[in-house]
Order: sequence, then C-alpha cells, then structure tokens
Amino acid sequence: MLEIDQVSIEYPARKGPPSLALDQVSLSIPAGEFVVALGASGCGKTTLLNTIAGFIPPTRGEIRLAGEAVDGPGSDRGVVFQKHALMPWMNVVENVEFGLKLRKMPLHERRRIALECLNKVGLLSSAHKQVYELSGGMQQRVGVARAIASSPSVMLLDEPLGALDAFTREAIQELLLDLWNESQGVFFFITHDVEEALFLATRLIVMAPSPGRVVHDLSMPFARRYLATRDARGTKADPEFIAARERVLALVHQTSSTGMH
Ligand SMILES: Nc1ncnc2c1ncn2[C@@H]1O[C@H](COP(=O)(O)OP(=O)(O)OP(=O)(O)O)[C@@H](O)[C@H]1O
Repeated sequence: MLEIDQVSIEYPARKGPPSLALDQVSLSIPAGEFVVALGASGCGKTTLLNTIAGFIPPTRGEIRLAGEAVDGPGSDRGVVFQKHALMPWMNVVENVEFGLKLRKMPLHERRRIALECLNKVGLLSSAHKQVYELSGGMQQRVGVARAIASSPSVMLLDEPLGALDAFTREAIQELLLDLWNESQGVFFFITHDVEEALFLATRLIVMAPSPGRVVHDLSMPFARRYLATRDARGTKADPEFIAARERVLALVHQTSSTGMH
C-alpha cells in the first residue's frame, strides 16, 4: 500500500510567500493499481511524483510505503522520466544493471537480472549495443528495463512516452500494462494525453492548479479490458471508451480553466 497522507509542498518564491505546489493531497493506493495523473500544466503532477520518489521531502504530511515513511529515494521505487537518463558511456545491459551494481550485487547475478529485464521489454538482442545506436522508443524501453531491474513495488513514470511517435507509443503502452499486470505492484504514471490515460489507468486522478490538488479520483475499466482481450484498438474504439474520453476531457478543461482565475 502506498499512502499519500495530507501532503503539502511549498516552493520558496523569489519574492513574497512560498507557492503551494501541492495542498493537502491524500491518496491511498493499494498494490495492483495503475494510477494515472492528468491535469493542466502546473497542477503539481511532477511534484507529487518526485515526492513519492523521495526526491522532494513533503513540507507537511507524509508518504508511506508498506507502512514505512518515505524519507529519500530507494530501490522499492523505480523511476522513468520523459528524457531517458541513460548513461551514454555504458552499453545497454550495463545501464540496466547499474542500480544493482551500486547495491553491490555480484556481476553474474546482476547480469542475469538485467538480461531478463531486457527480454521483458523486447530488447534482449540489443543488450550489447551502445545507447546512441538505439531509437528513442528503444531507449525508453531500456529506461523501463532499468527501473524494473530492482523489482520495485512502485513504478513512477513521468510522461515517459511524451516524445515518441504514435505507433511506438501504443506499443509501449501495451508493454507497460503487461509489466504492471505481471508485477501486481503500483504504477503511477503522468501524461497529458487523455486517451493514453484512459487506456492505462485503473484509477485516474485529475488534478487542478493554484494550489495543486486532486479534484477527481475515478475508477477505470479499460486497462483490465485490454488485458483480457489483447485488443488495444478495439478497446480504444469502443463507444464506452469514447464517451469516457469526452467526459474526462471536459473535466480536465473545467479544472484547468478554473485554475486560471
Ligand atoms: N523547483 C521549483 N521551484 C519553484 N517552483 C516550482 C519548482 N518546481 C515546480 N514548481 C512550481 O510548482 C507548481 C507545480 O509544478 P509541477 O511541475 O509539479 O506541475 P506539473 O503538473 O507536473 O506541470 P507540467 O504538466 O507542466 O509538467 C508550478 O506552479 C511550478 O511552477
């Protein structure tokens, strides 16, 4: 269980009072949920993700994972950013096993795990390539493999597919659902794309800015429907999906325009 308990984050302002990036956000997220955060720019999505990751301490409130307060980054949380943060001087498999190496895991063991993770993301045959030899989509898959290498109970993904073409994006969406389904952990995913949000989420949170807060918390059926049918296009073309997309678009629009005033 991931618990976000009354978390507020203030950033110091150059002049005047600090700005409230998150205002008393509370969410209880049991294992096995795929949470997607949607909302206008500046509503605090990245701040919330970075706080769960342990990169930013809450100004007030607490984050708990399996009952333990989060007080910094840890191998129980894997992070994937939009800009893949791969190390260009290491090859693909060395990038994937890097976190395990830091934790002093012996080479043969970390290599076995890294290759297994590369296999899961469909890149086993690229294990010994250099990072620059890979496409953007492949690099993002390496980022995912690296994040799952430590078997985290929470995966944090900040617009990981934002820079990819539509075809690559859809393929990685399906991969992420498979990895989530297999892990039965928590995925926390940020996107600006409503269709992507609806496809991936079992739980969709809509946030609003000024101050950053959660204004809607909705349960979604489509991710599980896809996993049962393996029909991504059929899932996204379903009238129920399209109706939900229009409803959620209207909600996001509403919350972002009220945030302007
Ligand atoms: N390091 C920082 N220092 C000061 N203010 C910050 C900092 N990081 C974010 N903010 C402010 O906090 C608020 C929330 O920002 P955040 O990046 O979390 O929003 P977001 O919803 O992820 O936005 P986007 O969708 O544009 O990525 C914004 O008003 C932003 O200007």
